[in-house]
Amino acid sequence: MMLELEGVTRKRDDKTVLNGVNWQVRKGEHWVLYGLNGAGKTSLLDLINAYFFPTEGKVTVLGMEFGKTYLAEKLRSQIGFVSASVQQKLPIYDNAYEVVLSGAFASLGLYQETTDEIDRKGVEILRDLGCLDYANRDYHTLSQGEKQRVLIGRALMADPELLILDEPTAGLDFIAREELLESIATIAQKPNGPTIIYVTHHIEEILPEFNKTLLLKAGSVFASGNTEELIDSEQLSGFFDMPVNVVWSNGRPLLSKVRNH
Ligand SMILES: Nc1ncnc2c1ncn2[C@@H]1O[C@H](COP(=O)(O)OP(=O)(O)OP(=O)(O)O)[C@@H](O)[C@H]1O
Repeated sequence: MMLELEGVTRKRDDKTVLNGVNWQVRKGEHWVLYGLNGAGKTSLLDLINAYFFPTEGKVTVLGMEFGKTYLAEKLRSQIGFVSASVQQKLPIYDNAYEVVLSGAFASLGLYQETTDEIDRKGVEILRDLGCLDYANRDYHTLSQGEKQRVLIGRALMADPELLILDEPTAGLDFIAREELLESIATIAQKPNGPTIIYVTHHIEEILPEFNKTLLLKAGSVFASGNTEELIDSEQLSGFFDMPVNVVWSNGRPLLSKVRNH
């Protein structure tokens, strides 16, 4: 089991931001975590990354239970995490290659000597992700799409069992988004690759590789299960409290609001 949440509630001040969340993620599954603004996605990721304790319930990540064998540093070194907050914390003078290599040490910046093996692996990852052309460019000079690729490369350096991608397509144009999704699909298809949790606001980013979906609504699990059974017009109309239409095309769902006139 990659991840197990049992009756997880988190309160902040008087507000319940997560309420009785149950979620099991097994090896070989790839999940979409979908929710509207304020649904609690970030709060859920913070719990998984051991930045917070749950107010109630049990969180077990990669076999480590919160408060027991739970070593936050050790745990985080085994989770690949790509998010805007990671991006903001990178030292601006590192080039793309150095950003990728820093993932081998789970550090935000490259402060240690690398081995030949680490260097080779870094080049291989950059090549797989199509980043070789700009490997020597300063990270902060890259386009948003290039930056996201490099961050994914950084996350892959540590051979994580769990790869969490938090809105990786934010700020990307259609082509850059589709190219990035294609790279993510390739990672998802690798037999020994990481289990992916893909966090998004956009239904149309759900790839055929993301076989499981969790719909989070106002801190509670609205529904979770097999993506193709879950993502349909009826279920999502209930989720949004608004009539919507879902059409599947090329293995991907497209969402639109039903007009009542
Ligand atoms: N520091 C805080 N103190 C009090 N409430 C907070 C705090 N941080 C977040 N919240 C509240 O918790 C709820 C869940 O927020 P969270 O950021 O987890 O949602 P989200 O699904 O990630 O939203 P978004 O898609 O907009 O990033 C929101 O109602 C938010 O206002």
